[in-house]
Amino acid sequence: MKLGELIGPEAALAEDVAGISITGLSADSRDIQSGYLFAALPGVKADGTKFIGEAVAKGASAVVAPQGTEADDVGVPVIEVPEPRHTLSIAAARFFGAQPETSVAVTGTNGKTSVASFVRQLWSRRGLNAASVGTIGVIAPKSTTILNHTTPDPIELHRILAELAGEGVTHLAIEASSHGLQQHRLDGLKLKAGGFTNITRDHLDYHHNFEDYLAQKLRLFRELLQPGDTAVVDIGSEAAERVAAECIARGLNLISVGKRGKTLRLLEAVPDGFSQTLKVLYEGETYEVRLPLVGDFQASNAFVAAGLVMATGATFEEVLPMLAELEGAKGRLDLAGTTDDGAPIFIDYAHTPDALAKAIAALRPYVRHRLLVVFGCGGDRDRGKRPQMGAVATKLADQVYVTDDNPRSEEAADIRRAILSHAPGAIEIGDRTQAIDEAIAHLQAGDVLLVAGKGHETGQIVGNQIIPYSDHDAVAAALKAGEGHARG
Ligand SMILES: CC(=O)N[C@H]1[C@@H](OP(=O)(O)OP(=O)(O)OC[C@H]2O[C@@H](n3ccc(=O)[nH]c3=O)[C@H](O)[C@@H]2O)O[C@H](CO)[C@@H](O)[C@@H]1O[C@H](C)C(=O)N[C@@H](C)C(=O)N[C@H](CCC(=O)O)C(=O)O
Ligand SMILES: Nc1ncnc2c1ncn2[C@@H]1O[C@H](COP(=O)(O)OP(=O)(O)OP(=O)(O)O)[C@@H](O)[C@H]1O
Repeated sequence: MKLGELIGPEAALAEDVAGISITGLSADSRDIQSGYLFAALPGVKADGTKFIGEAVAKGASAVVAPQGTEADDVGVPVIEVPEPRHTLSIAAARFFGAQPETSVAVTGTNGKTSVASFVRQLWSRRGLNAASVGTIGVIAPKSTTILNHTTPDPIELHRILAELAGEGVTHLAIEASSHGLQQHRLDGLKLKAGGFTNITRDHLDYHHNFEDYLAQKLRLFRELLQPGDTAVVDIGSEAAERVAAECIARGLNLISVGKRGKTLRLLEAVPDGFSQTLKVLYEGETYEVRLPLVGDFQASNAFVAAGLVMATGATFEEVLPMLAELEGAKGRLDLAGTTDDGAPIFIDYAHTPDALAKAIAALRPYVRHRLLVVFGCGGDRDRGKRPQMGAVATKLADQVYVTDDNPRSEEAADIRRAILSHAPGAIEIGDRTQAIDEAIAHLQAGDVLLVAGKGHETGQIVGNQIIPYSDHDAVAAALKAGEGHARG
């Protein structure tokens, strides 16, 4: 493909430069091959412009770099652009060509994975060829692929999208993480609608403050969606009201959902076994549906998903009965098994104070005796949430086990100490399998156990190593030893 077709007309190119043939793209000098376009990106750890020489030596035919880059005469054109990450995303979209015709993105601190999964399920039930992309990977009718990121880097993303389109996928639901939005990873994706679940404290190690974090999430509605597209907003907070107001001001169609939603209002959610019966107000009429999932927040997620499916052609009457068929995403308040005494064990990905509080609250209605929680906090990530999660857990649960959860380069004991400083009465067991064993061994009839933080993950990150580990396996092994029942 010619360079001009990839990055013009946004980047003004001389005719001879526009005519350069490009055989591939990379933002990593180590991956450059002959004829590639190298995107030199200023990063958190390194400055990509320092690798221009190396990229050219490896065969790059052209370089995209930030304005003001001082590159020596490297022998190939160095095209300066205001935002090279944006340019790279646009180039990746054009290079790989095809993408599903109908795509929607969902952002928010919690709920993205569940909403993306629900949207895919609802579309599939409508007979559409649908896929989802996010934390639990690429889930398509013919394959499931693990990803390293929630929102993939643009080159990987557009390679995936072209493959999906080639397999006949027409509908795509993708998670838009705040990192992904801030780094312009989705700038080349053609979106029809965007969803907003909620916003609470998270990732303050990366975003400077809450306003910055919110601003990054708002890029979806301020920049990626265009007037006439649809925004589906769960009106659950003052921040969400601001998002909704901005969407209207920008000329987006607004579907507002949730307990304060105007389009789909949740009037009541009554727990019923491991399901809940929802009362919904839509256009002045009240409807009922039995959602086969535990937790108030799953009702919110289901409504955001319903809104996104309505934004892409379904009627409310079509979507409502389909909510009764939804399956939870892996590791999202997942019933992993029960002990011989009938005490259920749930695995959940809650790794923020708010998500932990919500997961515990969601399980309270099922507790006749005590609620036990096993959790830890990640290393090299927001340190402020450690004492907060300790406080939340000890306030809301009856017995807390503090354990390890991806300590990365930090000393695991230091992380536990920070949690324990605000978790009076908590039991410290660093080894996660042992903590789960202990908690399960102490379960009595009427108890409920929540194992929080890792959800679907299949590894424990210690230093630079990923040690194979899964909460599902740990729970199954402990139940087997105690003759309880693992699910599935
Ligand atoms: C903090 C962060 O988001 N970093 C992302 C960022 O990397 P970076 O720009 O900081 O990389 P860097 O190491 O500073 O290098 C700068 C540039 O020099 C290049 N380089 C570097 C070395 C070299 O020899 N040659 C070379 O060309 C690098 O390829 C890079 O382009 O840009 C890269 C390319 O887009 C991303 O892959 C990378 O994601 C890292 C791996 C990451 O872990 N990100 C996480 C935090 C993330 O994005 N998480 C969110 C979800 C969060 C959540 O909701 O839980 C996600 O969407 O997954
Ligand atoms: N709407 C919601 N409100 C609050 N908490 C939620 C909501 N949905 C899910 N959660 C909680 O947050 C955890 C993460 O959920 P989910 O994976 O769907 O969110 P996410 O936005 O994809 O997060 P991540 O990008 O970190 O994977 C769940 O395990 C659950 O405890």
